[in-house]
Amino acid sequence: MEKLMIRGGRPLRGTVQISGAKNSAVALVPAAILAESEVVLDNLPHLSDVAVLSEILQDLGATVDRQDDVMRIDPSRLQAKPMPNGKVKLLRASYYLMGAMLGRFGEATIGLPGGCNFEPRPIDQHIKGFEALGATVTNEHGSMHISAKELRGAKIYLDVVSVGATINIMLAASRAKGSTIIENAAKEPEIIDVATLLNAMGAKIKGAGTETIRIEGVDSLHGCRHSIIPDRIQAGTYMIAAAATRGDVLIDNVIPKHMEAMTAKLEEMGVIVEEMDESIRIIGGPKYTPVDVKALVYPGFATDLQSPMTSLLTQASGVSILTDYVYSNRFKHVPELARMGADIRVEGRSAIIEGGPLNAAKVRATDLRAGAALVIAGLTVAEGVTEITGVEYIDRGYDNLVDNLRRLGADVWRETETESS
Ligand SMILES: CC(=O)N[C@H]1[C@@H](OP(=O)(O)OP(=O)(O)OC[C@H]2O[C@@H](n3ccc(=O)[nH]c3=O)[C@H](O)[C@@H]2O)O[C@H](CO)[C@@H](O)[C@@H]1O
Ligand SMILES: C=C(OP(=O)(O)O)C(=O)O
Repeated sequence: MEKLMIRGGRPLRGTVQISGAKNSAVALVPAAILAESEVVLDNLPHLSDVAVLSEILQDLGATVDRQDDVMRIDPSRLQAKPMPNGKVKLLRASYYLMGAMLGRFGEATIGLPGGCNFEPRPIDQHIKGFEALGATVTNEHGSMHISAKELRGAKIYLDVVSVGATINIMLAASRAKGSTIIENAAKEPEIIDVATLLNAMGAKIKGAGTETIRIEGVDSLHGCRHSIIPDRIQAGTYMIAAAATRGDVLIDNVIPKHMEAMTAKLEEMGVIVEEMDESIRIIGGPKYTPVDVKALVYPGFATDLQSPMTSLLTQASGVSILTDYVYSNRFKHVPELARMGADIRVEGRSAIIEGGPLNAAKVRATDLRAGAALVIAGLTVAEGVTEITGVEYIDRGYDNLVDNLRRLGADVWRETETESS
């Protein structure tokens, strides 16, 4: 295991390139198995989640070849084998293999998904969707068996707006007989990205990105080439890091429209944000106004940026309130930030943050974005070295983080974690 070491206090300066989006990539790789010929994905991020999915696909009989940021997936020889807990448990998005295998073979046997466990993450809406399409779902010894003699289109109203359920239903419904309507669908850009890939494969999906998605099932899907959208969460994390270190950073390969909620909050705090066609420049200032942030479904402020934002709000002069309306208890970063001297109180689904300087400490990333929050906090600390363990969580979502930060002038490195550290 490795740990991240940060000697902070240096403003970040320069340009950072944002990779393809994790939350798209982890859906697009499973989606590729619905095709009967080769799917080529461009702008694929280098992330452990993507590597695990590619291994699972190979275990199932697909041929997968990766060169830099291009992945070629030939699923023509894929088999309907059970997917046991081991690899499936390493990430959340393995749940997309449920919808994709159901669409391709009419059945899936798969362990329960893992991923960041900041709080219980039910998948009842995914199951409700599969059942509405005519599948039977059983759960035995921690493994789900989902099967359908024939998938039939249905009208499905999601009780909660869920990214995962929306995508999973789209995957299965693409191969159902007749039409499916998903009401109260999630609108995240990654959903549009998945619909774009599926449509390029021959699916008939309309309305992705709105709350009503219509899917006309087709008999078969074919290979295609698709370029993954930029990672808005990674972009937002660098925007926050630039502001927190009072730096000047050009964040390149972003879709500024996807960053609107983030941009608005930074501007409200007094950060200068300049938007170009495919890049955003962040110029930090000496003093920041405290703000209230509400994490909501898209196009609201992303819950995945809530933890990193907490670290920035410790740099504001006064009290900020950050409320997460997506996950009520996503605050595992708070006790770790407290070790670094942060004054944060959690009340219900809100964190109340009193701005003030942080100090170096030994802290632990307990999930991906908690890890990002600790990195940002470490970058702001003027004296001493911050040590962050749990780097494997951070590697789930940040392509090339250490090199990117070093190129921006940060003093960051990885060390092997020993028993005593
Ligand atoms: C791989 C991926 O894309 N992960 C993202 C996805 O996760 P994920 O798709 O798991 O998150 P959802 O959008 O499904 O969850 C949103 C809310 O709905 C609840 N819920 C969800 C499904 C369900 O069947 N029942 C239910 O009650 C969840 O507990 C949560 O409170 O969206 C989250 C919310 O933007 C992000 O934090 C994750 O980074
Ligand atoms: C929670 C996240 O990921 P996952 O859903 O893959 O665990 C995240 O990206 O912040």
